[in-house]
Amino acid sequence: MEKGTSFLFAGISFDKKKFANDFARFKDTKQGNGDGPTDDFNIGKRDPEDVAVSVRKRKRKIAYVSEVVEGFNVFKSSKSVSLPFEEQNDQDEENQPSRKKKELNKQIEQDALLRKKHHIHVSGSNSPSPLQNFAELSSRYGCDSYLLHNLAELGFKEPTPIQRQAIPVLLSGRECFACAPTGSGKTLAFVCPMLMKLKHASKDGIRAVILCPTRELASQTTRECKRMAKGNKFRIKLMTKELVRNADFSKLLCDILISTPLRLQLAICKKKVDLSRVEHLVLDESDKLFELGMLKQIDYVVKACSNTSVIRSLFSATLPDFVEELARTIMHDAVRVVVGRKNTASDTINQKLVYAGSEEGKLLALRQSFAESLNPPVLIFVQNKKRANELYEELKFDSIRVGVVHSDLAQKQRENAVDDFRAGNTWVLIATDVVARGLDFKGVNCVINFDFPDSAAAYIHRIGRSGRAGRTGEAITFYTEDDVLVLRNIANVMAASGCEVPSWIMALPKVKWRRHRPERESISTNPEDQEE
Ligand SMILES: Nc1ncnc2c1ncn2[C@@H]1O[C@H](COP(=O)(O)OP(=O)(O)OP(=O)(O)O)[C@@H](O)[C@H]1O
Repeated sequence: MEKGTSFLFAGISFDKKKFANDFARFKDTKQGNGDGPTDDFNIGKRDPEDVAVSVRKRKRKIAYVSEVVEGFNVFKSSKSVSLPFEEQNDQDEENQPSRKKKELNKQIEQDALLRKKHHIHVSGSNSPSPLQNFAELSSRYGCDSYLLHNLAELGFKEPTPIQRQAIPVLLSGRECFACAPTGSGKTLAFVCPMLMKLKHASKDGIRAVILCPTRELASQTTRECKRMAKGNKFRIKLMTKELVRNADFSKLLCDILISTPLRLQLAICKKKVDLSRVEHLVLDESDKLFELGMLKQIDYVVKACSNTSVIRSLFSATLPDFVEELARTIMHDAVRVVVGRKNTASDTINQKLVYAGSEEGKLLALRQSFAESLNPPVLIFVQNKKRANELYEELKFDSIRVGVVHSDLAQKQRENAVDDFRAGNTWVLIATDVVARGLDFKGVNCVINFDFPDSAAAYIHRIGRSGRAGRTGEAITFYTEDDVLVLRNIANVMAASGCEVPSWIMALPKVKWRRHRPERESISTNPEDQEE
């Protein structure tokens, strides 16, 4: 046996070459950060007698606790499970096997009931119990009071379903793959355990990285992180262009770094950033990050986080199969958590399809609906930057306070457009998909898909800017003859979340949906403009 290796493997013949990755994770494991049973792995610091007892207990426990609610293990499973606090039991089950078994069965039953109540589905071995309430962060995991105080200050009384399950998974040192509806509190589900695991600010370098697909989302996540960390001295930094250009990262104090993939890749390439001590890596909006355009950058970052005990987690409201496949290649012993049905829209959004006939018809329908009842704030999505500018020019003169955001604008202009909308200075924001994901516009009453979305996932994320955190919202999608071919795909999403869909649409043939971006006539009610 190799020197310094955990004696959990004593007596086991272990092919280190074949299982090099798995082996490396045990070698320098840092899994116990002082909040529970994971401490058992820090055997160097403990009395050998205590450790031997605790290892005997752990081995027995692993044999008992096995709960795979959804019925299959998605990711590579290992027996090296760090069990949460409450699953440790000091009683000697050899003397009282039936009592022990009964208790375990009762716990499993309770967990299953709680999960059922909140539509939580888990797969992966030994998934920890879901949280009953935020107080359990303290009783089960020894959460610091500053965090509980911040939760209370933000008015968060109960954990949302994804928080109930993903927080214990991450706190127990397991990797996590999570899919939950838009606006259901996924940010807190990864920020809270990250802050708890990191415990204090340190000068050891970057210990956590959160990747987001857009700058706007990265900036919002930084804000959320800081709000949650208030009262602790964590250094939380957003990777900006200036930071990449000017910062001396060897001197920069930073515990948590939030970035888009490209910026972080550039910083790594310039040998400016050392990610070898990263303990937590979050890929937010993971399906977007795993699309072809960003995959290389993600790969680069994942490799740079070379610490063998890094805990990776993936979060999104949509979970296509290809992402699961890719995740399988990088994740280890992960627990998969799905809230509700996979790839459905939030059920607090009332969704409607409106036939607008033609491009001109869309503009007339929009003007008419604004004239009848404009209930701001309203977010309007269009297909591309050109169309965003065209629609902006049209609405600018309608006495509507309107803004526009797309990726051709300077960063400052993008920020201003979003901030103005958030602050109520503009009532209507015209946008491309650059703000379709993750952005938390609290009071958006209505999302209008002026142009049909290019995928079902895009639809779910776009309309998910309304109806957040349990509020109700409305989503209107215009379509023309150009969109009829893919209408059924959106109709399926609508039907799955309980919205009414005309039967003729549900009778349309199912088509495999490739990126739907038809050529569209310019947006204008002025015939001369259209002739140009
Ligand atoms: N436990 C809670 N109770 C009440 N509100 C909460 C709770 N957790 C988070 N929220 C609020 O819910 C809103 C949505 O949260 P968040 O932005 O994390 O959603 P999300 O699931 O990441 O959405 P998306 O898929 O669109 O990115 C935020 O305004 C957040 O402050």
